[in-house]
Parts: sequence; structure tokens; C-alpha cells
Amino acid sequence: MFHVDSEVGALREVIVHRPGSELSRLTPGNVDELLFDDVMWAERAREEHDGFVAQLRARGTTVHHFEELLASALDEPGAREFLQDQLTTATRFGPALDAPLDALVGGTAAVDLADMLIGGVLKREIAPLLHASSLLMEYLDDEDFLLTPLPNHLFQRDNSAWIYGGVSINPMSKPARKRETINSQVVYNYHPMFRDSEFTFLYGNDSLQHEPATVEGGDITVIGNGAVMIGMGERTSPQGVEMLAQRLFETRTAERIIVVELPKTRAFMHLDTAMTMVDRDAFCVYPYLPDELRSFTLTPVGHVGHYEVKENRELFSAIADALDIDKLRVLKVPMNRMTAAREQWDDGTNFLAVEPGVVMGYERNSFTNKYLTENGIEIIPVVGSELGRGRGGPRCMTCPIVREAVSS
Ligand SMILES: NC(=[NH2+])NCCC[C@H](N)C(=O)O
Repeated sequence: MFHVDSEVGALREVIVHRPGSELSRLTPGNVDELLFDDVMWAERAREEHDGFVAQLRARGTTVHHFEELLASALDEPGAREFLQDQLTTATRFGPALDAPLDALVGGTAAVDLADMLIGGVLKREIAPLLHASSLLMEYLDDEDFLLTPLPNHLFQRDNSAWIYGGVSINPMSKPARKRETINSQVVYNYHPMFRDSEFTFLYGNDSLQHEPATVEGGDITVIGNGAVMIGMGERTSPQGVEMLAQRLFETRTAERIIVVELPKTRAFMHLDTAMTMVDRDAFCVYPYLPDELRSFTLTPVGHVGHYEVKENRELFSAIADALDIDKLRVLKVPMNRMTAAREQWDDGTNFLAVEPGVVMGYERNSFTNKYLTENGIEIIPVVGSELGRGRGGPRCMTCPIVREAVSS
């Protein structure tokens, strides 16, 4: 029932996160650590996000809100026990807070608890509720977080990723995002919509320590025809790719994986900041991507779960081969380095396809959008002056859970 069979086929159902109280908690002192570039105007960001959702719905896509899924899941049997085991533990908060926090998780209304899990909790908010002699509570200032906010839940793409009939609940690379995985596990394991449905858990749905085998969904593209492309760089490590690859092969979810090496800089933190698929045979690619970046193809061999790694001679012909098409259109916008760097920084290459050749992208990237339009791609312009300050575009903000294959 849930499946993502391509990157550009008809987009039926997605999960997004409307920014909540966590955005109002960004300060000049914590933005860097929380991976944002500015303190956001939270109200305007919400308006922009509502506009984005309305555009998706107008195109026939069913939109689920992450916070609502989380709140409903929290009222299902087992969900709170899971949090008590995984989140409110003695090692995370000290033994003195273990039982009081477990009690809080057990007794807080679901909507409020969901808000705490995403929005975070300040010491002064929670101190009156906890009756414990705790060194950690003594140590924290009133305005310190006992539980940090998770503003990057806005980027639903990264934290879970559907690949054909399976989902990876990604072990995130940056400390600021690691707890997102616990929230996603609650949704996928306890919300009736997922709990009562058949699908494969590919990676990360456990309580293991995955470091350094991290994976983020912004690096994963389901290009179709049984193939997957994965970016390897700041967030998704070679070990992460291999862990996921092994599961994709052993569960027969995919038959071929193309791995692309990415520059190790913040501007290229994920594959979808460097290139996205915009049509059945076309990619929009950052024009100054270094030529020397290598790519590899992984295919299953021998015993179940074993694979072979081969370096590709050239990335785009490897993709064309995987898709079984003669030639790929590689759309590199002819613009100077300065303009290219500016538009890429503002997620100029971060397109979300709603059907082949129809994509959503930030309106501000005028050079890129014009060039793509001239090349037959329809752009649905998204307003994102505030949203973009988190360094993510329309693709980063959506987690497709049902998307059709591209019909030939
Ligand atoms: N798929 C993406 N490009 N996501 C963008 C994530 C941005 C987020 N602030 C981070 O640094 O993690």
C-alpha cells in the first residue's frame, strides 16, 4: 500500500511538518548547532508552509502532517513505553529523572507530548512538574533546554525515506537531528496507518548505535526501474550506504545502487542540493559540480546480501543505463559561478516533482527556473523566503510515502 516507485511519477501521498514551537526557539546562540542559518520569523514560515501544502493539495497529493501522525500514534498501545525505553532513560537525563520523566511521558496528553517531543522543553517549563533531587537540573539554567527542539523535522525528507516497498528510518549524522529518528519510529511502528500495513523496514528501525553508518534521505533518490541513487558525503557515509545496500539487496527491494561522491561542504550536504530528477529522462544539476567526483555501482552477487562495487566511468551514462534509456538530459543552467552559487545555496536545484516534468521549486531562483521552463519543465513556484533559511527546499520538506512508477 505504501510504496515509492520513482522520483518523478505521480505523487500521491506525502508527510510534511508544519513548523511549530521549535522555530520560535531558535536564537543567535543556538542556530548554528541546530543547523539553521538564521533565527526565523516563525509565523511567516508557517504561512509559507501552509501555502506550499495548499499547492501540493491542488495538484491532487494527499498531505499528512507529521505532528498529527505523532500525536495519534502516542495514544496507541506500546508507543509511550517505547519512548520510556528509548528517550527518557537514566543515561540521557540521569537516574534521578528516569522515573519522573517516564511518568510524564505516560501521563501527558498526546498533543502536548508531541509538541514537547518536537518543540523541546526548557528547564523552567518542566521543573515544577518534576520532584526529584537531580544534579542535571541543578546544573541547567532556567532557559536551558532539558530536551532540545528539533527544528529540522521541517525537512521530512531526511529522517525517513521510502525506497520502493520499504522504508529506512534513517540514523542521522548530526547530533542536532538524531532524536528525529525516535519520533519517526513512533509514527511508523504505532500509528495505525502504518502499523496495520505491509511493508519492509530497511534500516534504522532498532535501538542500535549506528555511528558511523549514517544515512539521510536527502541523499536518496529512487530513480526507478529497480535502481536507487545515493549521495555519499557529509551526511551519508560509505558504511551507511553499504548497510542500506545490503538490506535493499537481501530484501530484493532494489537491484542496482548508484553511489555518487559529494563535495564535503555544507552547501552540498545532501545529493538533492547538487542535483534532482525533474523528468523521466532529465536531471537538474549544479553546473559547477566538480568533474572529479567519482561514482560507483553496487549490484548483488553470490550469496543473499552480498554485492559487488564497481567504479563508473561516467555518472550520467550509468544512470541512463540503469533506467534503460538512450540518453539523459542533464540540465546545467548556463550562469556564472556567482549566480550559480547563490541559487544553489537557496535550493535552486532542490526540486520536488509532482509528475514527470512538473516540479515545485522556490520562486526566487529565477535563472534556474527560467532555464528549466525553456527546456520544457513546468515549475510550480513556491514562496520560501523564511522557509529557505533552514537550508532546504520543496524536496527536502516532503517525505513521499506513495508515488507511482513512471509509465512508459
Ligand atoms: N534534503 C535536504 N537537502 N535537507 C536539508 C536539511 C537542512 C537542515 N538544516 C540540515 O542541515 O540538516
